[in-house]
Amino acid sequence: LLKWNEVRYRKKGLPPGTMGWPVFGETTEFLKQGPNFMKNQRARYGSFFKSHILGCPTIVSMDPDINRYVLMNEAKGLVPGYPQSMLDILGKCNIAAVHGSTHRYMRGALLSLVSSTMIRDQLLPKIDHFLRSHLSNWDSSTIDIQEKTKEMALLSSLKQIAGIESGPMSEEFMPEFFKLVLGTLSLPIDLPGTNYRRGLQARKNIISMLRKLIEERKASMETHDHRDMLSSLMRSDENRQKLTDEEIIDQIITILYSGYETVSTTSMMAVKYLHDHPKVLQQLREEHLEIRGRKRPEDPIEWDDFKSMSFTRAVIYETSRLATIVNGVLRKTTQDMELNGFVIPKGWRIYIYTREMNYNPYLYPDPLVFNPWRWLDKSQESINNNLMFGGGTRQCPGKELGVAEISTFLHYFVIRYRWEEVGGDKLMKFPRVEAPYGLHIRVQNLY
Ligand code: HEM
Repeated sequence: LLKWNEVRYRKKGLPPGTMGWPVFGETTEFLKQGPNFMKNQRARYGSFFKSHILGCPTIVSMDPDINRYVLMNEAKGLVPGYPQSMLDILGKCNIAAVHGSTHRYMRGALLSLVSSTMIRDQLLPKIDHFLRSHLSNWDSSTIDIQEKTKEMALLSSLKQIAGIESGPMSEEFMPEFFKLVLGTLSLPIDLPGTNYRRGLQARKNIISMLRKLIEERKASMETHDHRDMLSSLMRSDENRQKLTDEEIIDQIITILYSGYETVSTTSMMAVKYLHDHPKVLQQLREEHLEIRGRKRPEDPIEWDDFKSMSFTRAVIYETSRLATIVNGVLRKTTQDMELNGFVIPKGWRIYIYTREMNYNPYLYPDPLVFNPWRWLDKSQESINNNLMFGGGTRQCPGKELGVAEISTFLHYFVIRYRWEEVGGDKLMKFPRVEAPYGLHIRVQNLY
């Protein structure tokens, strides 16, 4: 079977590589060996090879020039290639599901919500207000920091989107959202009891909650001057086409989904690395105590404070690099096309696998060492090979917002608490960074 499968794919013009078993391909090896599978294939076939993983024939690219080309050339037929379950559950107006001019205007609407001015004037005050209370009362207790950072990412987004405070609405929303996330990561099998079916149901429930919210908002817009993402999405202005209710709902789900695991996992891993590197923690704490020293205890973190957190920013980038929060991004071809001298058939996935780049010793000397100081030279952030936030026409629009959230979290966490790990928790790095049974820490007030 293996041989037959190789022969089947032995078309002229395809890159080197192996295709594994019919139907299953090399998914088992990929999931079992993880990063080593990629390393081995790269050693045998170079930085551009074919495989069959996660249900699709796939070209894996670790070549910086090709990666840049693919990310910059969506118009030539290199569109997002995320799994069907993700597209079904996130909705057809979701940003990953739309291309061309629709993508441009959905992205434009989103960018105006998370611009620097918006972060400064509207979002940072909300993030600050939320985190102050979220991080209170952790003293003298053992907490699961994974759970806390997940709640934080979701609840802080709900507050920014529609001013929703922790309470009955968010409590109703949270379990549905968690089911939605699980559904997007499952096989698209629509049978009772599957995560996919649960995810679809959760989407329906979330839509009806958001619809209700939109109706209430429509009724109160005349009399109230709401200042949040929802009211900006509902307003039309001369530069921007008005979004339909359906587009607004999918846009909200996009914001919640994209900022959820990325922000929560980076925050959790920052806590982990800070615990393991006391010198880094000390310098980070000094940065935050200095900022607090300039303010009264009740003063919120403001834009200038955030901008002055250069070491914090370096810690966040280093955490993102070393933990590899995002392994790569997926595209698919909409037609047969030539790439790097090979012919890639229509419908194949292109996996821009960025993990290896994060550990490249030429880019990051001593790549396995947690060394935030390497990011203090700001030009490091913008080097072309750095794809931690993607690149090209779909580069992460929420990057600054994400960094602002994590920075504010770290501010209150390190000035209020010292902590130690309970120990014994398992931490997985692949295929996703997660602590399967939680990451437990004992927290104590610093003063
Ligand atoms: C540490 C935090 C974050 C990381 C590491 C991260 C990473 C990424 C990456 C790698 C991509 C590229 C995906 C691709 O090319 O297919 C991306 C896209 C995206 N991110 Fe983020 N992200 C973060 C935070 C956020 C936040 C807070 C938001 C909320 C607004 C957000 C919204 C988005 C959206 C909407 C896209 C798709 C853009 C498009 O298709 O045009 N991200 N992000």
